[in-house]
Amino acid sequence: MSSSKPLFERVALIGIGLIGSSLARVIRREGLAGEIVISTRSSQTLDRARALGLGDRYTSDAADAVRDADLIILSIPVGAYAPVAATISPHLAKGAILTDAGSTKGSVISDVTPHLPRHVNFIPGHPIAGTEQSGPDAGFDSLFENRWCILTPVPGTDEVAVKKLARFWTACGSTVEMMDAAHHDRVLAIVSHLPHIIAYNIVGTADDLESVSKSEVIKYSASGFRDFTRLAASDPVMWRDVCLANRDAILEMLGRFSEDLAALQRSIRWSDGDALFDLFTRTRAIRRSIIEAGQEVDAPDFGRHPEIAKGESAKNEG
Ligand SMILES: NC(=O)C1=CN([C@@H]2O[C@H](COP(=O)(O)OP(=O)(O)OC[C@H]3O[C@@H](n4cnc5c(N)ncnc54)[C@H](O)[C@@H]3O)[C@@H](O)[C@H]2O)C=CC1
Ligand SMILES: O=C(O)C(=O)Cc1ccc(O)cc1
Repeated sequence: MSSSKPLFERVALIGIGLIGSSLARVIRREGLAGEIVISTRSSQTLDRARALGLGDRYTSDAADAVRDADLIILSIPVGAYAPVAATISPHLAKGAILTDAGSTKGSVISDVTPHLPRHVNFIPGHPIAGTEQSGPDAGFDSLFENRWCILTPVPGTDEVAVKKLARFWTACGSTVEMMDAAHHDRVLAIVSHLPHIIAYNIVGTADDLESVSKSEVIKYSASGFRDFTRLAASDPVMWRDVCLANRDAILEMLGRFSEDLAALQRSIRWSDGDALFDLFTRTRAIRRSIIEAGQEVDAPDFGRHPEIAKGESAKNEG
């Protein structure tokens, strides 16, 4: 914890699940805020946040939480942004930075902007860091370490505010990248949204099979299938909202995916071993470039909870 003046005087965290509680923990550890105010819709979650000592003040009234805050971070499902923005907007302080952690960015901009007064700096953000867990107990202070955080400010946003928010994410351990919201949504559709949708689908298909029993699926699941079940265990509300909010980009990528799957299916039907070999060689190279770029690819993927990762590596070791 640094002894210098905190970057922000009062940070209001709206939503205190995996992302909000990880932010609370790293903000506290790094001394990034004079005061942490926590607000969430459910009183049970708020009680849990209090019991965990995540903040300095707790309220179920989001309007009350944002009053006099110089940084407000929304860490709630993207489908909930519009009503929350309408509730907090009249109470936002002049010059405050309003940001978020949502997995989609175009929808967030269109849902929040109409409610905002001109004196607020709205800078959408997305930490590319998470796990399949949710709730305040699931968070941890190293979640954002060595991860990307994408900011998608709209043209004309105050540069000083953008730089201050970038410093905040850097202090949380992330590397900040700027991107246009529409581009963000297409990139994330293929690297994050589709993998989750495919995982939900394959696990659903396995669950629906009549010729293979549920207990066989559980008993014989190889590590590939297990990886899918981890993703398919992600929060249903969050992913329902992502699918609805990033509909166009997801449908575009699903279209491409289905075409390529049909081609793969044809290669198998016609026993075209060369086509299979060529595709599998090309995709193997992608994983190798991820490793060469210094990004983690094995567990703990996407900053899996340290305790879970520890348990899994112990299991893997024997
Ligand atoms: N889980 C992940 O791996 C990642 C999630 N995100 C994004 O971060 C945001 C938060 O996700 P998590 O922390 O994982 O979710 P979570 O489910 O762990 O926590 C969500 C929080 O939002 C509150 N909330 C739910 N509905 C609400 C509503 N209608 N109004 C007000 N508050 C409400 C809940 O009480 C809870 O405090 C989402 O937008 C998600 O897309 C971004 C990166 C990674
Ligand atoms: O748990 C995983 O593998 C993830 O993919 C985590 C994740 C989920 C949603 C995001 O917007 C960013 C990261």
